[in-house]
Amino acid sequence: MNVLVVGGAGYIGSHCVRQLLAAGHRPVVLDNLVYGHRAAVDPSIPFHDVNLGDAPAVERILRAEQIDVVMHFAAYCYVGESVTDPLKYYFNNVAATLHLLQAMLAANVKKFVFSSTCATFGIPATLPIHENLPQAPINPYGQTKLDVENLLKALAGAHGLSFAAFRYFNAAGAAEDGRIGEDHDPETHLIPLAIDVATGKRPQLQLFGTDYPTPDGTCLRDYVHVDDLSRAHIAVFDRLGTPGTQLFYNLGTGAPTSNREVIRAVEKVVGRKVNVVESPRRAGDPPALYADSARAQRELGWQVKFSTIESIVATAWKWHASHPNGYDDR
Ligand SMILES: O=c1ccn([C@@H]2O[C@H](COP(=O)(O)OP(=O)(O)O[C@H]3O[C@H](CO)[C@@H](O)[C@H](O)[C@H]3O)[C@@H](O)[C@H]2O)c(=O)[nH]1
Repeated sequence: MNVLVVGGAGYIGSHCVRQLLAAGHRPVVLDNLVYGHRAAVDPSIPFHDVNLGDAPAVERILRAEQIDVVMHFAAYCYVGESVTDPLKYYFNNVAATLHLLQAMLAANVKKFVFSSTCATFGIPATLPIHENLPQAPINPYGQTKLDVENLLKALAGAHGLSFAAFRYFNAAGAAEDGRIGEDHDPETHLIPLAIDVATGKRPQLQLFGTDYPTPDGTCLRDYVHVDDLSRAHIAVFDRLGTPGTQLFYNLGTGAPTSNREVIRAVEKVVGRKVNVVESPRRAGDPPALYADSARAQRELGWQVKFSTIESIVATAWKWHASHPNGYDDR
């Protein structure tokens, strides 16, 4: 398949590009490099540095590259920032997506794979989180993703768009060969920050909240390897053939891992202590989020290769050890 990977130079998108190649597809990247890194994409892959707001340009690319399916990874993803600057999130995560979908319909490309999030569920009534739980986001980030999910349903009915929306839990880790990895600016995620503290690049890790109603008092999350996520995106192609198909999948390993367990895994993998400062809760953090991914397993044959936090952290460490300054180290 010819696959347009929007946001293909970003963290998850760049890993998906490599998985597409490995599976025999032809990825084409569209990325305006606001968050993406040009070095995350092999120079042999067609690359279009274009803004989604330029729908005519996107339409031209869809036609010229004879695209069969579009994967859309390009979005802002900081929960806290979405609370303080909602317009930024609605412009990028919703408005830009409208332009992309408009260009797709104009070019008669009607297969779409969308990066959604467990943040669309808000604080879940029950755990683990399966697809049929009510979606009630508690921040603008989650709301923008849910708004797009709802738009996709309308487009499936109105125009026969076939789509899959994947609700990621905590994407983590890096390519097994250590060539590409996670490089956010600013970095706010637990695993890369803990690695930076272990190596001495940062002085301390603030552990947000130790009084949660969880076994060790810290938040529980579901860390899923970025390559495992990517494989689900490719496995779904076979199910997008019928016009108007609507698919939703929660993607996680299903294993709740506490923040303290993550820190211990980093200490074990890196072989150094992480200097932890116990701190107040971070606003907007639900106590526990972990997935029921039975639907993806059943329908897509999706099995995670990385089922333990140590195995995921080990891949992240391989990337960080060889790229202490991220893509600036090239
Ligand atoms: O310096 C830090 C950073 C994080 N944490 C904690 O570590 C856990 C995981 O935090 P983080 O790595 O920031 O991930 P989440 O907040 O769980 O966010 C994930 O899930 C969100 C949806 O809920 C997505 O939007 C994010 O992109 C995705 O990383 C949380 O309990 C944080 O409070 C700390 O204690 N100290």
